[in-house]
Amino acid sequence: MSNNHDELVTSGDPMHPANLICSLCAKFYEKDWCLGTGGGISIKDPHTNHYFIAPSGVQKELMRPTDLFVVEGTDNNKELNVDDVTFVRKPPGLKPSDCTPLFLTCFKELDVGAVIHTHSSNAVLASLLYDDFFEISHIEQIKAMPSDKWDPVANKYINLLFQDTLRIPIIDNKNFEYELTDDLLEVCKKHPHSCAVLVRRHGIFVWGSTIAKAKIYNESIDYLLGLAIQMRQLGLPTVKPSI
Ligand SMILES: CSCCC(=O)C(=O)COP(=O)(O)O
Ligand SMILES: [Zn+2]
Repeated sequence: MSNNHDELVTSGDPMHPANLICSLCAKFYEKDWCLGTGGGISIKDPHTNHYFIAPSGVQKELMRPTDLFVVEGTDNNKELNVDDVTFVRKPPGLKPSDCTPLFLTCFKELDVGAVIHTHSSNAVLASLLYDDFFEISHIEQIKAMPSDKWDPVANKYINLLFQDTLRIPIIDNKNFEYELTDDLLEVCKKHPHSCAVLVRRHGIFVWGSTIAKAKIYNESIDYLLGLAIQMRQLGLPTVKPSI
């Protein structure tokens, strides 16, 4: 391809999706969230309806913006299936992330702006300590997490309160990422207000209406997962029993 639309991923703005994916992956590597090519981030540019996707099997912390794939969205995004989408940019010699069908499922079903995938050890360990849902309540950091409660005055969904319970669905891992699509889709349909899913023995997918929100949720969840693992080691319940 002679014109690979480099202009789609070339910007001096650090907040441009192509730059953010690279800078955040480098930061996430430092937290052991995307070691050895694992994990990734996908961001939608709401102005252009372009979806930025990392290549597969590369060291995510060393990616350059020009390594990124770009998918063109459609009006209602109903064609956001991996076999139907149009890649408006395909870097030569690279293939899109194996997580592409999962990223596109989140964008299509939930109309989110960004999806973060990590192999955080807290996520993997917590997925082994709980069955269908990870649950935690009565921890201050829960207040950074979204709820399903609509505030008609503020015209937005409010965050969880201290005494609320954060619940994150858990699905079982499979040999190939694309095989997780149906289970992820079921989670999206059954729990449309969830902002994450744990994949047992694999990691976590976290999403938000913007990359800033997805990042806040991902950091908060990782902290809460780590805390929960320690609480369980101490024999403490992670959901405070009501008296
Ligand atoms: C050792 S990483 C295995 C694949 C995976 O789980 C992942 O998150 C990265 O996949 P990609 O195709 O984006 O490299
Ligand atoms: Zn993964």
